[in-house]
Amino acid sequence: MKQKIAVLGPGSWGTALAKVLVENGHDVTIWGREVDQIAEINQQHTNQHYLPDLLLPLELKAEYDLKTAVTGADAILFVVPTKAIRSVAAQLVAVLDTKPVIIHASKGLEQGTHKRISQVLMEEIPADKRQDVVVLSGPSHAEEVAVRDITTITAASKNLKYAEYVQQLFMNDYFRIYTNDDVIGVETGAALKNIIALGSGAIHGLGFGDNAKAAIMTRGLAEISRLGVAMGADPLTFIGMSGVGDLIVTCTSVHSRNWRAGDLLGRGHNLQEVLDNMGMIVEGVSTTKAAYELSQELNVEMPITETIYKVLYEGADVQEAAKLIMLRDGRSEKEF
Ligand SMILES: NC(=O)c1ccc[n+]([C@@H]2O[C@H](COP(=O)([O-])OP(=O)(O)OC[C@H]3O[C@@H](n4cnc5c(N)ncnc54)[C@H](O)[C@@H]3O)[C@@H](O)[C@H]2O)c1
Ligand SMILES: O=P(O)(O)OC[C@H](O)CO
Repeated sequence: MKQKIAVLGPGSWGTALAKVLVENGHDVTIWGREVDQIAEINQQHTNQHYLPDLLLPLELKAEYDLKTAVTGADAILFVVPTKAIRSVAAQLVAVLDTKPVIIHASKGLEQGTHKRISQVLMEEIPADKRQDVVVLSGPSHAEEVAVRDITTITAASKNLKYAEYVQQLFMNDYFRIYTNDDVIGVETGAALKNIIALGSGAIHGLGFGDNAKAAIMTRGLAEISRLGVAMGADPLTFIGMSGVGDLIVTCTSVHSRNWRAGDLLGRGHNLQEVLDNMGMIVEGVSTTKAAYELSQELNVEMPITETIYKVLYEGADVQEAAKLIMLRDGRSEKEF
């Protein structure tokens, strides 16, 4: 059934997901705060900064007034960076006129509180103003989804009925959605893989080979699972789309902003230069801080995250850091 959907965040991923929804026959409005960008989407049917050379469907509407964008919405999809989730949710509550399903496709942990995004959304949007919150995550570069390349991801909610609703909204012959009821596992896998992608990029930038890349992904998955389980996740979720699936795609692709940022760090650029160069959100940088602090709080060993934290926030030399992590005491692979 045709649904009215508001997409909050006209960046790379919000635009690609909005395109999928329009192609599936839904009535879609994308909301953003930059007047010029909104005009470009409505008039040129492009979003050149975020998805260069892509012609967007003529039916996709863009709007900079939030109230107009969300009026009558059956579902509202958040795709702003993690740091903006709480403030955008608060703005939304003030203008909501329906009780929509809330979906988010962002990947990170809130700074300071270390909360997952669905927790922030549930805190900001009272239960009487929304249905359940559904998390959308998995191996999916916006650039590939935008050109209808085959992609599979997961929709997760506590009440599976809502994950199934989201599955129906997005499914088509190039975009396949699995459901899951492990919201914690899906959100922690999504957030933490970006840290490992920074490390994987750095290893490439430093000139190491495929053995090193396999090592960081495998041991990265071990520490993602350790922290995720300590936060309440089902360990099986980490071998699914939002776990190992997303880890592989982010650690091996030049499309990944996190991988590219790590690559530049490995080549000797400093963090500020790297972020200035990117012009888009690199979630792994702030997630590294939140995850490192959380690992200290929960007493979970995360040597890769700790190493990347030291490079990003304490000025550790990236080459030296790679050496030190290899010289840690030996341990069994079976220790969890
Ligand atoms: N790009 C991808 O392929 C991809 C895939 C899956 C998930 N994600 C996740 O989706 C989220 C968004 O990523 P993206 O790639 O679209 O980022 P982006 O940098 O391409 O775009 C972010 C958008 O959010 C807007 N924005 C930033 N701060 C805002 C604020 N305070 N209020 C309102 N709007 C604000 C920006 O103007 C921009 O339109 C991230 O959490 C990312 O990890 C991205
Ligand atoms: O470009 P990145 O590094 O934010 O990664 C994009 C997606 O999360 C991949 O699934």
